Order: sequence, then C-alpha cells, then structure tokens
Amino acid sequence: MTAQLIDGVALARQWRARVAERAAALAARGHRPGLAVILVGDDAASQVYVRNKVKACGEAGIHSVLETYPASLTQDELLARIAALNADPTIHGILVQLPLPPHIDAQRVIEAIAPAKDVDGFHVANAGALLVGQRGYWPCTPYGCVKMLEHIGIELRGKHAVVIGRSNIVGKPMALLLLQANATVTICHSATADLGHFTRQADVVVAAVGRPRMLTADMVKPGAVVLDVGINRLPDGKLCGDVDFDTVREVAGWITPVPGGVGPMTIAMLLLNTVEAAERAAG
Ligand SMILES: Nc1nc2c(c(=O)[nH]1)N[C@@H](CN(C=O)c1ccc(C(=O)N[C@@H](CCC(=O)O)C(=O)O)cc1)CN2
Repeated sequence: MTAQLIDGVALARQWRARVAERAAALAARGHRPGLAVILVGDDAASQVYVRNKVKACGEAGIHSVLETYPASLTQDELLARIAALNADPTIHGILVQLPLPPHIDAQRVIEAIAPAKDVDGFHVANAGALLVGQRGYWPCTPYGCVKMLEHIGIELRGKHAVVIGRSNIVGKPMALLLLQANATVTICHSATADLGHFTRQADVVVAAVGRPRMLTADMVKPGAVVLDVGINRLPDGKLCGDVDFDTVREVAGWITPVPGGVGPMTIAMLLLNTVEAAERAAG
C-alpha cells in the first residue's frame, strides 16, 4: 500500500483564494485587512518565511508592513513598536517572527500584542481560549493540520491521535484541536519511553519534534494518517521532515510531504486569521 499524498501547496492555494475573496469584500466596504510582520535579527530561514508571508499577503489583497530590525534591537524598543501597532487602526494582525535573539524574552513580547491582533494565536489569551473552547485565534501550523484532516474527510471522533512534540506553538495546540474534534489524544515528547509503542496505536500521527526522519515505518500503523510538521535542514542543504517519508509512505494511508505539506498551510492560515481579525474589527 502506498499512502495518498496530502498536497499542502494545492490546499493552501484554495484557502488563499478564499481569503482573497473575503479581503476583497472587506476592501469594498473600506476595510482593507492589514498585517504587520516584525523580523528581528538575520536568521536566514526567518527571512525566507517573512518574505513569503508578505508576498502571500500581496496576492490575497491584504495590506502588509514588514519591519526588519538588527539583532541589537532592545526588548524595550520592540515593545514600543508593538504598542504603536496595537494602536494603528489600519493594522488588524501583528506577528513577530520566531525565533527572537536570545536577549529578548519571546513570551514577554507575545504578551504585548493585543489579543485581538494576535493572528499567530500565541498570546496566552488565545491559548486559554483554545483550552476552554472559546473563540480566539488558533496557531497557524496546527490550524493548517486541522484543515488538512478536514480536507481528506477523516472522522476524528473515536480515533486515536498521537502528537509528537509539546511546544506551545505546535504540539500543545495541536493536541487541543484534536481533542476538540473528539479524538483520543496522546502527547509524546523527548522523555517518552518507547515512542513506537504509542505511535503504532495511532490512527493519526502528527510529528513536530524537529528531528530529521525520526518517525520510521515500523512505528506506524498501516493506513494511518501521518502529518509531518518538521522542517529540518540537512548538512547537504536539503530539507526533510520528522518523518522518514520514503518508508512511511509504504505503510501509511495518507501522508504530508516536506517541503510542500504543512508549511504552505501555515502561511495560508495566517492570512485566514488576518482576514478574520479585520472582519471582527469591521463589525
Ligand atoms: N511568528 C511565527 N514564527 C514562526 C512560525 C509561526 O507560525 N509564527 N512558524 C515557524 C516558521 N514558519 C512561519 O513562520 C514557516 C515555516 C515553514 C514554512 C514553509 O512553507 N515551508 C516550506 C519550505 C520552505 C523552505 O524551503 O525553507 C514547506 O514546508 O514546503 C512556512 C512557514 C517558526 N517561526
């Protein structure tokens, strides 16, 4: 059995087109959605991601402002910029690209963003809203995974989902979203003994640990859905996920590739959250 591919590029294109329609409708009412993207430092991957976000905004009819600062920017200077953007009525979404330089407390910075403009869904108010099932913004990567699961039509009620990774950005919100969809959820992490014991029971596996090809075919139940959130740069410059794609695809029922899987959906969901924020602001 060879798994069916979940094409993140094609699905992201569909979502971006839907966002563009909603952005155009808002613009026609005089409320063009606006996103501010802040990049601090010179991390090469981050530079690519913010460029892609700004380009995607342009294509969807979302006004975007890119602010880039040297790694020497102080935390107070960054907080002052966020305060200004919080007060700017043309900006509906604010995101600070992670990682930040080590002298800046990322959580402190995230908490400075107005929850209503926190289109990354990282603010504790949005994390709390997700925890208790209230309306808020969902982090873009797990949100994209949910859309992928909806797209393939899997009924999650009663299924066992295993999330590998417990980050605030992906692992924890992913687990909560799967729980909200009535899956039985197990969270595994770096201290989990015998990871394969858990993943072999899973109908859905989400791998988000940042360890190249750590999920191998012997750890996957035949027919399972495997979502690969990992983006690992190998010494030869090539990109690979947390899943050993070539072997796992022979066992799984559905699988996402890297590149071209979850990554493009992350950006599509950012646009979706931004247009949603603008709609809420417009009333
Ligand atoms: N403020 C945020 N920072 C970070 C986030 C985030 O959601 N908000 N997530 C990641 C990086 N990220 C978005 O910012 C991101 C990573 C990867 C991709 C993507 O499309 N990847 C491509 C491959 C790109 C390449 O060639 O390098 C793919 O998987 O096909 C999009 C967004 C950490 N920081």
